[in-house]
Amino acid sequence: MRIPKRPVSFCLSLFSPEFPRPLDSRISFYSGFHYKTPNFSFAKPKQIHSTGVNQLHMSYMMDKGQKAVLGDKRLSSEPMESSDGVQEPCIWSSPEGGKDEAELGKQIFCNRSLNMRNIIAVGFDMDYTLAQYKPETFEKLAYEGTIEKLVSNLGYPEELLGWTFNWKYMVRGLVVDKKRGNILKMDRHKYVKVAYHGFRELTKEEKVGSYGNTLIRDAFDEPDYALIDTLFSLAEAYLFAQLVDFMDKNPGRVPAKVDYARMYKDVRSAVDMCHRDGTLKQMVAKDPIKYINEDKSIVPLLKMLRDSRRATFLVTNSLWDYTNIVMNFLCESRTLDACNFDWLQYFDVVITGRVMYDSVIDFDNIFSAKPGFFHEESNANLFEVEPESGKLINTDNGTPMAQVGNTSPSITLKKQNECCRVFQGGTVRHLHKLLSIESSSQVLYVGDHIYGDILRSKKILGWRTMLVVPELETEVKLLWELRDSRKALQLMRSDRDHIEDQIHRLRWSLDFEDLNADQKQEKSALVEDLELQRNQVRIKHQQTQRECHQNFHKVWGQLMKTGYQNSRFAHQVERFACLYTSQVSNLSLYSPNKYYRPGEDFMPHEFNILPM
Ligand SMILES: Nc1nc2c(ncn2[C@@H]2O[C@H](COP(=O)(O)O)[C@@H](O)[C@H]2O)c(=O)[nH]1
Ligand SMILES: [Mg+2]
Repeated sequence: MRIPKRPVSFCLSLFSPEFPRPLDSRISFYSGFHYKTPNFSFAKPKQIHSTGVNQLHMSYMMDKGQKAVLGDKRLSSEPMESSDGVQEPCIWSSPEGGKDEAELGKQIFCNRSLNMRNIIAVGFDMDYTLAQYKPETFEKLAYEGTIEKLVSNLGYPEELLGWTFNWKYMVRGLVVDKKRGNILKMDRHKYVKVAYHGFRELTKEEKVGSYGNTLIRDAFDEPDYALIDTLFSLAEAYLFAQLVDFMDKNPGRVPAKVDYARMYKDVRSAVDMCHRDGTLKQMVAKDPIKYINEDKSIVPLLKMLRDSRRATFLVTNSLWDYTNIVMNFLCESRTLDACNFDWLQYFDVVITGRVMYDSVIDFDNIFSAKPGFFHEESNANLFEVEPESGKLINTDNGTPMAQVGNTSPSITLKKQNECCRVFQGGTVRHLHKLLSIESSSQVLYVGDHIYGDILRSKKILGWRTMLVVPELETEVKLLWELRDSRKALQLMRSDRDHIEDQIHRLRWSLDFEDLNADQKQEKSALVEDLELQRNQVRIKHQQTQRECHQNFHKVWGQLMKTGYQNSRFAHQVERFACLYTSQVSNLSLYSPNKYYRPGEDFMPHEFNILPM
């Protein structure tokens, strides 16, 4: 249990021929770049202002009678918006000094101490980290593309084509029980607290029947379960729930021999194909603003890091052609026709996903660079990409050519002032060598995928990590607004526990003590009275807790809590992310030399002793 520092009272190329082909099969021994890059030398750091975020830690004084002033600038979680709705850059170390205080929803939260002075390279994931997709359009596209494939390729009925997608329904952190057709939310002990079969909520008995009584605790992992741990999975989870409902109500309408698990597999493979065959990427490439949020803070952030003498790198599972389009949009507001490579000036090294020709469903382990990229013992080859043509250097007639001394990287070090180099595949050893990184603890990597970006990089490698959780912005805002209800809930729980203790004592006395008839009658009456009180408090607590959760999400409640315990997702965030925040650009609200420190750890036995 950690309390914040201040007192808290609590593919193949995915493009069709109309797009430039990224990978040419010609051999190329190209060793330099023609495109013009602006001066690439490390600039002298700008003056760092001292009004940093040391002063920013919010104090959630819930029991000191301090009223929250939501109009108060410190508490506002509205993004800084310009008139056109685009978030404006806000740079801590800008000559203007940036904003004095990070708003609550934009703060960076710390699980594990991280002194930025020890970090010499900051890396970024691209999709859903630098590029925040708009789920209402992007995930809808994935949903519709998936249905189209289910109908045309896998024999599902045509009426699916008329279904609609509610992009707000599913949330991260849920678990799909593939065999039973259920979607689950569990707490950090993996107790299933919220469960739906399709869209029907399971009764308590059903929940206990399926998940409560097993002698061996279920791990709730693959292959029987699937984790909804990236925003990319929201559409498939929703479609799966719809199909479960559909199958229950229309037996015989789904293809023969298809059960829930098979249905999930079909959905997964159709989603996978949408990511590989251009269904999604071609549409994004044509009209990025429809699918990706513009973020004018990204370039200033990258500049700030580079000015502070950090190397910057990008490691994405997207292929080079798509990466170039997305990064052009994010950094230069350029679209397909006007794409160039100017954005590379903000990075020292870019590593994109590698092409796999096998069509295997478990995309995480097969086609991508990550998480395999983080395995030092992996011998995936690294190929340099020629940005203009997308051609791979070090290829033999298009066939990847094994590098000499496969087990140790044979690439040359990046020299200072040399422009950014683009690679495909490889492993973390290559990256370390390219950036002259001696210890993995000198790297901070920012990603959105707890499993693919954060868990592996931190656990296996020892990189320092920052998880981007866009949902956090609303979550902390609501936490603040609902602080009174949460305080009331705490009191109800403590009342309930107190009453129950009294009941137990009285019962013990009635059963084992030598009491006369009057005493027995008196104690029995007291027990009856207390039981009535306990039931009232219990019902009130349940109701209030449900209502409180529903403020966060009508179905699944608060992202980081299940009941009143940390959710499984929150538990993973706490264990694997050194830092977490709502948007990558929040980094620019803090000094690049900041020492992030977690709040003090608290054990339950300390709560009632230390004044808070
Ligand atoms: N083949 C599949 N690709 C997928 C799937 N879900 C996401 N993706 C792609 O992965 C990368 C993620 O990039 P990163 O920058 O976050 O590392 C992106 O290109 C997605 O399109 C999938 O199910 N199958
Ligand atoms: Mg990502």
